[in-house]
Amino acid sequence: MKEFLIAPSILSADFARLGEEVDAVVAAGADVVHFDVMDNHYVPNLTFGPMICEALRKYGVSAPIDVHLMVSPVDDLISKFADAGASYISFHPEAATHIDRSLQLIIDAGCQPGLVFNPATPLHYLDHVMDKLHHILIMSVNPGFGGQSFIPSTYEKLRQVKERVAQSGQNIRIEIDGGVKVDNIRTIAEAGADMFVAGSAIFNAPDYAQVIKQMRNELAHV
Ligand SMILES: O=C(CO)[C@H](O)[C@H](O)COP(=O)(O)O
Repeated sequence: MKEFLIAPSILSADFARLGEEVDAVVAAGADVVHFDVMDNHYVPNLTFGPMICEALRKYGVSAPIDVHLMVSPVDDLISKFADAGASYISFHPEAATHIDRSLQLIIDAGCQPGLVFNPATPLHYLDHVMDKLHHILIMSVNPGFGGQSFIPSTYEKLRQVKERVAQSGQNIRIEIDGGVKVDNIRTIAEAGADMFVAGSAIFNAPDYAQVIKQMRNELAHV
C-alpha cells in the first residue's frame, strides 16, 4: 500500500500571509501543498496563477506543489506553472481540447501529470491514458469553492478508480478533494484514496498540526 499524503489546499489560507501559512502547514506535517487555480470561466471563482507559485518557491517553500488547474483552455498554463516550480499538474479532461497532448506537455515540462474528475464526470476519460498518469484527482464537491460538503456517491467512484488502477498495473496515486475532514478521512481511504486534499478542515482550525495528526491517526486504522 502507498504512503498516505496530506495536501492542505491553500484556497482556505489567509492570502495576505500566504508564505507564512504554507510554512505553517508544512511545519505542521503536510506532505504536499495543494494549489487551486480557478479562472472564473471553467469554474465560477478566480484565484491565483503561476506568479504566486513562483513567489512561494522564492519565499523558500520546498514541499511538492500540486497544481490543480480549474481552467479552460489548459495548455497555455502548463509550461508557465512548470517554470514557476510546480511539481504535479492536473487538469479536467472536459476542459481540455486534446487530453493526451496536455498530459504529454506536463510530462515534457518535467512535472507529474494528473486528470481530475468532477462528481458527474464519467471515468471513461481514463481509458487510453493510464500509462501517462501520476495521479487521478477525484472531486468530492463541485469545483470552485472551499468549505462544501463531501458528496457521498464519491465513495463508489473511488472504489471504481481503485479497481481501474489495480487492473492497469500502474503506480497511480488516487487523490480526493472536497469536504475531507477528520471524521470521514478513514472511510475515504478505505474506498481507495491515498492523497487527501483538505482546505477548510486544516486552515479554519486553530492548530494545523493537531488536525493533521488527527487525520493521520484515523489513517493508521486503514
Ligand atoms: O478544489 C477545491 C474547490 O474547487 C478545494 O481544493 C476543495 O474544495 C478543498 O476545500 P475543502 O477541504 O474546504 O472542501
